[in-house]
Amino acid sequence: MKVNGIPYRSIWLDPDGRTVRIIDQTRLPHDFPVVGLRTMQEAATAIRDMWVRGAPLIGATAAYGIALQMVEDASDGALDHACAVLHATRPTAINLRWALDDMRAVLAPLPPGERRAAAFARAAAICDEDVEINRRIGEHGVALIEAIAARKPGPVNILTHCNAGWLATVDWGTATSPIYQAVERGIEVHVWVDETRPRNQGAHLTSWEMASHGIPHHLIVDNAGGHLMQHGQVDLCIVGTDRTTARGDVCNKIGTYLKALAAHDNGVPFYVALPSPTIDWRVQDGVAEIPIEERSAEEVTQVWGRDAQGQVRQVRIAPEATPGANPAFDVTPARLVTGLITERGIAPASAEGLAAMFPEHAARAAE
Ligand SMILES: CSC[C@H]1O[C@H](OP(=O)(O)O)[C@H](O)[C@@H]1O
Repeated sequence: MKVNGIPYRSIWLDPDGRTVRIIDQTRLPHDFPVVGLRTMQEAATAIRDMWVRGAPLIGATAAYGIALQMVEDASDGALDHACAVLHATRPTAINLRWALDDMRAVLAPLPPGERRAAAFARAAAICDEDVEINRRIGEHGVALIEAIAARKPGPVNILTHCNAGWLATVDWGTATSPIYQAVERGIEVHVWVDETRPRNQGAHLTSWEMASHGIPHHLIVDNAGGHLMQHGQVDLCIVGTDRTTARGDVCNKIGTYLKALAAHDNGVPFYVALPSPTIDWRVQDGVAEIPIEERSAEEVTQVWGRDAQGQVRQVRIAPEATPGANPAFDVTPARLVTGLITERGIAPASAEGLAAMFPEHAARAAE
């Protein structure tokens, strides 16, 4: 997407052919720092410490992390070690495992001397594929917004949770792609942006995306969505996902499940933007089988912000003696999901719906 008229992706290879450029998202919205990753360990740190985040972008960064390893040591042992280190960074987004498996499948058969070039080529291809997948998700999702716009005056009010924007992917975003494409088509939209405690990806990132693209929006506390739905102020919910099971259970940022319950109770359509690499065909029951990342209590007991002097600081909001609990994701059962917006079209949130949309994947999973 464009930032101040300049086209950006959230990750790219520097012209030097060995430095991977990312935007350090922990500094948004106050700064827009582009930083360079030059080693596998730096890529692992960027994922673990959430300089980059979002399932597709985590996968893309891991792919480039493998490529950076191949610059330094392209041996079988180094490849295995890099996959293990990168896989251990964050447990929930399935794109991480998918990307590492993809890179290993390409590189393992090659002699070490050919692995560096092949790794950077495959990482770049993974990025290009993500951009095209998300563009198509937008094309399919915009029809939902158009249909609502056709039957009501004023803007289509869309609620989203966390950041499933272009910053969470290589470009376009998943949940935001239909929104961006609706705006490109001249459809009037307004976005309710859940702040998304505790790391406030909505406040820091989605608000920044909406503001930088001139899209009308309001930042709301996570607990306001149900009230807005009760009062007819939400026409549609679109969220992202970090892992969706073969039967359509959706793992996403903590709080998504509660939003889905409120939407179900108020008859508000609840859609999930789902790129196919985010489907885990190996699991059915999301609540029972998806590992939920437990992040530090400090993320709950403290918050980041910019003070009156312009200094970005972390301040404590709870007593020193108060411990925190910080599950970073939850699982929305398929029964609460109106539909899954994939790059091939909108699928029912069911095993049958996903198998019909992706028969080759379902068949491979059944083998
Ligand atoms: C398009 S994936 C976006 C997804 O990732 C976010 O999690 P995190 O910021 O912790 O990586 C959140 O669950 C978003 O919906």
